[in-house]
Amino acid sequence: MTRAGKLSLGCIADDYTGASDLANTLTRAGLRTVQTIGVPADDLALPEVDAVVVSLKSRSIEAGLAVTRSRAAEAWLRGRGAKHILFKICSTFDSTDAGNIGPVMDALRADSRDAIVLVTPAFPETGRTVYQGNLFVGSVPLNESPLKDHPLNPMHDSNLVRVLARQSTTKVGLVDLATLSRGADAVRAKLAELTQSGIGATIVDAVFDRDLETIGQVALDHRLSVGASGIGLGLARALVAASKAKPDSADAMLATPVGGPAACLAGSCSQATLRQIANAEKVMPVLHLDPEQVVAGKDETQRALAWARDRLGAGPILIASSSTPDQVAAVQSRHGRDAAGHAIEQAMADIADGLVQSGVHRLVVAGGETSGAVVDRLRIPGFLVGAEIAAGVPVLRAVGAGRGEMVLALKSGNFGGPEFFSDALVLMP
Ligand SMILES: Nc1ncnc2c1ncn2[C@@H]1O[C@H](COP(=O)(O)OP(=O)(O)O)[C@@H](O)[C@H]1O
Ligand SMILES: O=C(O)[C@@H](O)C(=O)COP(=O)(O)O
Repeated sequence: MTRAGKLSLGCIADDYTGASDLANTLTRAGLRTVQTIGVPADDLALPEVDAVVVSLKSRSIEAGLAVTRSRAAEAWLRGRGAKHILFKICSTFDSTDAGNIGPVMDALRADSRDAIVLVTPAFPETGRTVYQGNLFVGSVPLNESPLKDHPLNPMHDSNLVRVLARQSTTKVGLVDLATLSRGADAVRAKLAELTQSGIGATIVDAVFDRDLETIGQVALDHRLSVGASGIGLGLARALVAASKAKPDSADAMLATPVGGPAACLAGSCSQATLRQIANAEKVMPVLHLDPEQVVAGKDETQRALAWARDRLGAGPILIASSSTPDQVAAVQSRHGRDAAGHAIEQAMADIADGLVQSGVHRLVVAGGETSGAVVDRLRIPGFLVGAEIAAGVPVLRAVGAGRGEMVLALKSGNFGGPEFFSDALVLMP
């Protein structure tokens, strides 16, 4: 599968948008990368690659199930020769006190027999930095950012040493920026000190890409690391520098137009997505689903598909369930958080299925869980990474799908500029 027949890097991502974000970062850093949906079937034809990102939908499921699925992905990646595995989590550390970052990290650490695991969600390109163990989103601490209102995992503590300690069975330490700025050997010495005091995982500060390069170098001494695309960048640069992988560029086939009608679906309720939807209203027809009707199992899906079919011939359309935090809270208080989220995700998957049956082969999806539901329903086994639409969001070309050529963009709720939907469609001819 790879030049030497072995993977340089194996990755397990806890959601699909996060996986495509990481696959994008690895590709831009020079690693030939493929994103698979779940653990690949034996007969899935994959091109020669340096890195595989196995996408799971394990961020918001029961912790024990997240562990089982992550370990299955780990076994597959190790079986393909991956010496190092990155467990890709969200750059905003999306989780609850029940998990799933801690439990999955603990299980993978036990399998890898690493004494200590480096953990950092820093991704400076998208404004995620970590200082003294505190995660900042842009200029504000995590608990003051829009993530405090996330529908599934509201984040109320920006101190990641505390957050991870509540989820993990091991003690959690900190490698601070001052240590990091003294270079890889200073970090190694600090890790030895932490290990001596019985600490099995450590948050690592990072503010600039150069910090991530240092982290990447040191992480390669170990078999496991945990973090977002930033640590992926550090690992990829360290691998390329060590010549375990040669810089490579995207395949020309990725630029071949697919054509036909295009559609966008939004299930993210993030501030960024709400703004992007408002801007899309100026350039394409937008249908706002009624979440109450969706959860009540009414004919909202059929209404949406009929609306879309009347318009697809004239240009792109957008269908959104997204609402403001107050409206989300109202729906959740009536139906429960998980039931509401699940019903809306399934409605989005039904709509995606109907759209593809109506000839849509260019599809933009906003929201991690939403993207997971859609991609599962479309039974797409994997993606190659194409052009970058915005930081963390590439154009994806479906591989091995039974429904013909298809391009998608899976946008993390928080990512993308104000005109994201039109920006994406320009790059998805
Ligand atoms: N109007 C709404 N009310 C309540 N929940 C909603 C609404 N619209 C979407 N959701 C749910 O909110 C969650 C959004 O999560 P996700 O798709 O991962 O977005 P993000 O990338 O912003 O985290 C999903 O479970 C989705 O079904
Ligand atoms: O690391 C990130 O921020 C993203 O890659 C990511 O995981 C986003 O998750 P969603 O916001 O649920 O799409």
